[in-house]
Amino acid sequence: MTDPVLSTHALVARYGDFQALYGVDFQIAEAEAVALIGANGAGKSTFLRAIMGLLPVAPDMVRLAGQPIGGTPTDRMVQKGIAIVPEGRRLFTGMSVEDNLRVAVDQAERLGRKGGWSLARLQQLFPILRDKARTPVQSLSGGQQQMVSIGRALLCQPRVLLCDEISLGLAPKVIREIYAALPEIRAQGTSVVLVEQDVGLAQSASDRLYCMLEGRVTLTGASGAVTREDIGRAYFGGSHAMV
Ligand SMILES: Nc1ncnc2c1ncn2[C@@H]1O[C@H](COP(=O)(O)OP(=O)(O)OP(=O)(O)O)[C@@H](O)[C@H]1O
Repeated sequence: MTDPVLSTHALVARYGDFQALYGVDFQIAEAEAVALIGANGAGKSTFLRAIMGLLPVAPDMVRLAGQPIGGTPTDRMVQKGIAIVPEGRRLFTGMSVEDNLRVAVDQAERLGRKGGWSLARLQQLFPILRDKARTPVQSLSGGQQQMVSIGRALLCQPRVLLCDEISLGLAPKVIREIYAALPEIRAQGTSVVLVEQDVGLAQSASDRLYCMLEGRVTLTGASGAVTREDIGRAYFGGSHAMV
């Protein structure tokens, strides 16, 4: 693998007395897509939150292009080139699609981030963002809202895009539409971390995957090379196989 753009090193994270991550080592290269799978409560969202500076972690535990950035406030993470599509989307309700996106344009300008994503380019990627530009986001379907959320993150011109369960609750057709955007995002040089509950989807959409169980990485490998049995064991622990 080429030098990682983002890496974690013995990353630990706690919620008060509860330890949620136990020394996670992770790497992603430029333009790579890496999936993070694991059962509910395995620590996937916590891992993304810890990277984003939403939980206290030591500087050396998260590195961007080799530079320690762990624990940097979230706004500064965005400034450095890490953006998140959060679980639940967290759009600004009461505002139109375009106004939601403009908030991200303004944020990127304020933070001095430059890159290839513009409103026009996003509207090509997801035409619904043009067709519904004036529509309040709360009137959109879940899939359309997810496109706004992804668009908002891309307008921050990220080097690394963290996606937290972007397929959750969506119809298969919409999921396909959203995942079909990944090659273009990666063609921009952006690395994509996909937290994904759907193991088959995670495997097909990524170059490599990590499986987590109870705050630890239990499997890592090329997505096309790991077997269902490998994943079953890593997912549940012990000798379970996926059926
Ligand atoms: N705010 C919090 N306070 C205390 N414990 C938390 C908090 N958020 C998560 N946890 C705990 O941390 C562990 C990891 O949760 P996390 O949400 O990261 O898992 P996950 O793999 O993303 O699962 P899911 O798919 O359900 O989101 C779980 O045991 C969870 O109960």
